[in-house]
Amino acid sequence: MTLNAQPAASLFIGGRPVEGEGGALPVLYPYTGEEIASLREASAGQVAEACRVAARAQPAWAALAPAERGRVLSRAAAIIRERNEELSRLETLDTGKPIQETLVADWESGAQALEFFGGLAASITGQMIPLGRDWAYTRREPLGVCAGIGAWNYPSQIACWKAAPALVMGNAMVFKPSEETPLGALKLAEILLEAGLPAGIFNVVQGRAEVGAALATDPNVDKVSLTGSVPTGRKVYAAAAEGMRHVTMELGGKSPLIVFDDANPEHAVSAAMLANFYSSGQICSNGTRVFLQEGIRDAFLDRLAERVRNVRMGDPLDPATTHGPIINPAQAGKIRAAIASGLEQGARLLCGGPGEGAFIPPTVFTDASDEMTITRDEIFGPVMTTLGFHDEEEVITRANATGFGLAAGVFTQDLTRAHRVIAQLQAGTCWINSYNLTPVEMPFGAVKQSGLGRENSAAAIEHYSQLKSVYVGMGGVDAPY
Ligand SMILES: NC(=O)C1=CN([C@@H]2O[C@H](COP(=O)(O)OP(=O)(O)OC[C@H]3O[C@@H](n4cnc5c(N)ncnc54)[C@H](O)[C@@H]3O)[C@@H](O)[C@H]2O)C=CC1
Repeated sequence: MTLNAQPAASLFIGGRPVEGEGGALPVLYPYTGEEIASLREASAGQVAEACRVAARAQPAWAALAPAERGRVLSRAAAIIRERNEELSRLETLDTGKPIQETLVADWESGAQALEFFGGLAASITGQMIPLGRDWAYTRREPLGVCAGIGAWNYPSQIACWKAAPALVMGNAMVFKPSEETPLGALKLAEILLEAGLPAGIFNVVQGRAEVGAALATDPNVDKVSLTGSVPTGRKVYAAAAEGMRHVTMELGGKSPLIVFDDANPEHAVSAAMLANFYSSGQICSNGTRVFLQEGIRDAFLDRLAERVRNVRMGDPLDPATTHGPIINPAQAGKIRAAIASGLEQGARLLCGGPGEGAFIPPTVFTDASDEMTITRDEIFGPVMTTLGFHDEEEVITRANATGFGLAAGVFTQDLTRAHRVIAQLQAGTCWINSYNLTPVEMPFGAVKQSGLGRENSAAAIEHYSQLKSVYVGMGGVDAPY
């Protein structure tokens, strides 16, 4: 078995692979630390060139009938599904996530986005506004060149979630994947080209923060869509504002998952585990503050401790593995520091701990308080903080006592309570008796510091287009002079 994942070249500009002229960008397999590809960053000139190429190609793409653009996306979805196995393996090498996950959750989710927006293409219309003799209409027009900047946890899904609505609206895109996981976006560029996308409409540049910053401020860029942390979001939003660029910000979270006494305990435990340990906990919308009502608390924790023993930590390419390594040693170090701070501040470990090397086992804290760092800060690792509560009003106040506002979940059999509580939670994406499911049909996004704009569903179209209003005079023009 070879772990060589070297692409044809590091960048993809104007419909062809192009070697980067910037600094070295080694790609390491998180499981072993072995170098699986050796890339180069884009130089400043190459970032500008990619944006120029995109700007030149965009008008002809926008002039096509929407259904024609949609067909390209649908074809790309079909190609992804045909090659899912090979693409998922590459995703596992890039991210270290278990193959069991990447086979069902990564490229497949990307294919669903391409399929959904491809199908939506022909039904995106404007409005006709009757005004008596005269009338007006609106046209939904592309923005131009959209920059996409991705995080490392779902690299190919993020690339597809941004590309699909952008391209279907007739925009061009220059995408910069995370420097940790640069490989999937290059595959997407090849697949889109094979599906019939004109050269220059989807381009990939590689690099670290500096390359991202150059992209976000390039004069040819009209919109920036970022998936990343809140601190990066602040910088990119501010940089984009200077050029009055549109933005979508999908940022971090510290989301509450509230389990009431009457919840189905088995399902609540399943959801809490998925909401904290899937992808080794490296998911933005994770429900990392698990609020347990006093009556269910002990039973929930007992069952959780039992079921954590079923987690299979190990080789990501082994189909039986359910828990993979952390993306890199630096991130593992941050997670370990968070675990240490929890212990120092008086929380107790139900299970897990710092682990060894690239692996951090599923970790659950009890006896935590709202003030502890583990309860307040995003950890972005497999660390669940459980907190007790007594009544509904109290838990809503505590759940909302955070600057983040990405997601929230409620487990209860009481229908009226479920909807009453959800209505009061400050979060963009919520689940009742479920968690972390993000079907493309449902808008996904945040409130408060966790971001703005929406991905997925028809709502995403609004963030990749602008409205032109046209007043149509049907008679003469009356003037007082
Ligand atoms: N809301 C959402 O949909 C998601 C949010 N995230 C969040 O992402 C974070 C983890 O991902 P990371 O890759 O560590 O995030 P990060 O913020 O460090 O990096 C994200 C991307 O921004 C780029 N970047 C960094 N500084 C930049 C700058 N000044 N200008 C332009 N680009 C810049 C990076 O190179 C990378 O491609 C977590 O906070 C997580 O919650 C992750 C996945 C989904």
